[in-house]
Amino acid sequence: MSDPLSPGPSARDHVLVVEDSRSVAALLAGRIESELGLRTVAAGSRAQAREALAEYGGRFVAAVLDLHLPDAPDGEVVGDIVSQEALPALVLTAGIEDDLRDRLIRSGVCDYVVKTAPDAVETVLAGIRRIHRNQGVGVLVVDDSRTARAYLVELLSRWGYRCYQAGGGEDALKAVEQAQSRIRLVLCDQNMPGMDGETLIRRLRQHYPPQRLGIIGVSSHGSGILSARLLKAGANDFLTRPFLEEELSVRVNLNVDLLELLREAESNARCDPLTGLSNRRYLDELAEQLAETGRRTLQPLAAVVVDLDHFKAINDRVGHFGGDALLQAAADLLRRTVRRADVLVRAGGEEFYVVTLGLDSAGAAALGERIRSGIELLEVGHGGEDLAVTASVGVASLDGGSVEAVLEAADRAMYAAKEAGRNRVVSAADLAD
Ligand SMILES: Nc1nc2c(ncn2[C@@H]2O[C@H](COP(=O)(O)OP(=O)(O)OP(=O)(O)O)[C@@H](O)[C@H]2O)c(=O)[nH]1
Repeated sequence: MSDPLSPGPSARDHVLVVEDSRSVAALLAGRIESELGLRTVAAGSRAQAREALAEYGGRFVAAVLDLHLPDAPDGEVVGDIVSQEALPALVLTAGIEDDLRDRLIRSGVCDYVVKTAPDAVETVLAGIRRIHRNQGVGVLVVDDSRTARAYLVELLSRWGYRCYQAGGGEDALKAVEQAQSRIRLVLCDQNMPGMDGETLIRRLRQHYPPQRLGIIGVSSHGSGILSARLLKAGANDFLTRPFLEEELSVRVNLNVDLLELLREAESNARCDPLTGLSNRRYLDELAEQLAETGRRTLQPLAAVVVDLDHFKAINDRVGHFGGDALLQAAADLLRRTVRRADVLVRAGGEEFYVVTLGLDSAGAAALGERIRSGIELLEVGHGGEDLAVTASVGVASLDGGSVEAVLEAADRAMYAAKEAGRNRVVSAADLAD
C-alpha cells in the first residue's frame, strides 16, 4: 500500500548546497545523501549556483544557502533561489540578529540555521527531510478572506506543502472528500459567514479521526474560551492572529510530524516484521470490507489457508534462521501469486491466509494449487544448502458468507490436507459435513 505521507514517484530528489567552505559543503552533502537518501549538487559561489539551477532546476526539492559567498557577500543568492526559483531554502548564518531574521523571513526562506549551533547539521537535515516529505502532504487552507488564504498558502509553500484552498465550510468538506488522503491537515479560520470554524471542525471529525486528518484552528479573536472550544470540537491545535510566520510553520510541521509518527506506529502494528506481510489484525479490518463488497456485488468470498509442512522438524534440522529464510521465501511467493486487491496475511508461525473475492470453489482450488506448487518449487540457499519446504493448503468459497465462516471452512480443509499426507490442496466443498 502506498503511503500518502511519502512523496510520489515524480518527487524531486536533489538538494542544492550553496556553500563556499568545502568542508562544510562536504559534511552536509554526505549526511544528506546517506541519511535522507537524496542527491546533492554543490555550488561554491553564486555563479555556480546559477549554473546548477540551469542544469538541474526541476529536480531540486530544496536548497541550503550560505549567506556570504565570494561573489555574493550579502545574501544575494537568496533572491536567486527563493524569489526567482521558488525553491524551499534553509539559510546558514553566522548569527541571527532580529533585523537579519526579519529580512530572511520577509525574503521567503523557510528557515535559518546558525552555523555554530551544536545541532546545526541536525536542524538542516530535519528541515530538508520535512520539505521532501511535504511534497506528498496536502494542506487545506479554509478562510473566507482571499488575502488571508494567499498569505497562509505562501507561508506553507515555503516548506514545500501542496496547498489547497476553500472559501467556506461546505467547500472545505467537499475538498477533503474529493482529495481523499492527499489532504492531511486543515488550517481553518473560525470567523466565516455561513459555517464557522467550530462547526466545520465538528463536521470534519464525524468522518476523519485526528490520526487521519490534522486540524489547526485559526482566529483573530483569540480568547481562552474560543481556543478551548475549537480544541474540544476536535482541532489538534490552535493559532491566534497575529502570529509569527515561524510559529505557523513550527506548529504545522509538528502536527504533520505527529501524523507521520501515528501512521508509522499504525503500520508497524499491522506489519509482520519477518515477512513484511500484514498480520492478523489487518485481516480482521480489511477482509471484513472485502466480505461486505462481496455481499453487495453478489460475488463469492473465498479463502486459502496455507500451512507449511513439518516446519518444526525443518527448524530443528537447519536452525531457526534457515526456517526464517523459508518463511520469507514462501511469503514472497504468496505476494507474487495473489492479486493486489486480495488480502494476504501471515496468520501465525508458519501459516498464511489469503482472502479474495469472485472465486468459486474450483477457482479457489486452482489458486491453492498455484500456491502449493510454487512453494514446492522454492529453493532457498542457506548455510551452503538448498532448503525446500512443502505446504498443506485448504480452500473454501462461500456465497454471502462471513470472513470467519470462510476461513473456518478453509482451515478445516487445510487440516484434512495434513491428515491426507500433506503437500496437497483440499477444498472444503469436497469434505463431508
Ligand atoms: N524459523 C521460524 N520458525 C517459526 C516461526 N514461527 C513459528 N515457527 C515454528 O514453526 C513450527 C510449527 O510447528 P508445528 O505447529 O508443530 O507444525 P509443523 O511442524 O509444521 O507440522 P505440521 O504443520 O503438522 O506439518 C514450530 O516449531 C515453531 O517454532 C518463525 O517466525 N521462524
